[in-house]
Amino acid sequence: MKPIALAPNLIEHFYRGGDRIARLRGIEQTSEFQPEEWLGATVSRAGEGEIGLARALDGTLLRDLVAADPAAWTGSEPASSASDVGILVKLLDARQRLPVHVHPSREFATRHLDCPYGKTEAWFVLDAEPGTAVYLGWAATVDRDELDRRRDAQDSEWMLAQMNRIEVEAGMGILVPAGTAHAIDGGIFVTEVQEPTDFSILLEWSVTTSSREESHLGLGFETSMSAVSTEPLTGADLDRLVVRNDLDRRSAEPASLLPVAADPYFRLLHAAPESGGTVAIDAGFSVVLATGGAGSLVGAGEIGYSAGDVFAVPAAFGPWAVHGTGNLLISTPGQGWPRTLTAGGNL
Ligand SMILES: O=P(O)(O)OC[C@H]1O[C@](O)(CO)[C@@H](O)[C@@H]1O
Repeated sequence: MKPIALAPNLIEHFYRGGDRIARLRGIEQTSEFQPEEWLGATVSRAGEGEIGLARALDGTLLRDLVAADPAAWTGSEPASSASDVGILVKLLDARQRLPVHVHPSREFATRHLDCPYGKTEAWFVLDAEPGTAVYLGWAATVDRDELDRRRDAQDSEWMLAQMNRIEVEAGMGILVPAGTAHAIDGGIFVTEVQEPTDFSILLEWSVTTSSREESHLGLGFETSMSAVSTEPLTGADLDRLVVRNDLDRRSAEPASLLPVAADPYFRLLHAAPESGGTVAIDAGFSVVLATGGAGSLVGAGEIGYSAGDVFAVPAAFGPWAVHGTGNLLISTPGQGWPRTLTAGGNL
């Protein structure tokens, strides 16, 4: 069974951006507010029907293809649903700052949202304007009552001032554990790999089109704030959550682009063969983005790629190899998935 090429899937959002996605993917941006493309998605935007779902070039939903043959696509029994592939991959091209927000853990989502997945996520930086930063966790313990007050006052300045500000550059991999307050500056373009849900608790709705009532997952802040950590991320924590990679590296081996702590949730591999060489990839579901070069993917069959292409690769493609001059980003479910899903696996 061969990989399928995926059609462009830009998402309209409250925040500005998307020109770098359009350039990379060779597609037309039709509004200034298309800052995300959802790649290989078998889940949709919360409460928005089919928006977000990935489609093959003929318009078929990937969700339906997977649900029709989960074993061929994922190599295992269906996980939480027949179309569950264990990950959601996005291109996120922010031309304005994203709000301070937090995602729930698996434990919280299981208890309150009837879902085994939370939304631990990770960013791989493709491009960043000089001096731009991400905000990751609190720099010191935050008082819960004060956080509630500052949230209700929509005191953005206070929230950002409490957070770790990390200047970024292309090649950085950043893991955002569930529970961690975070934000992304305008000017930053990332590939995001995350658990396959759309659960966000907005601490800063004032910079979005959402209201306070749309910011607590329908649970009330009393409940949803228990998903928000008030503990600091120390220097040692940040060392564990942020890695730097060399994107010019070419090798017969794939390289992991994210911190090892991401492995139970998802993996993001870089494959860039040496001249005339190949890179071998294990069998399993993956979402592949070619950021440059051209060549072919060879497994149980062969399919050509060139810069900007995106593919969903089924487990039934078997072990496969990257040929050619490409720079490929390969997103896969976490190690041991889907077994690890039922075993918990919170960071
Ligand atoms: O769609 P939301 O929940 O408003 O969040 C905006 C974006 O922020 C992220 O959580 C990144 O921090 C993305 O996954 C998400 O698409």
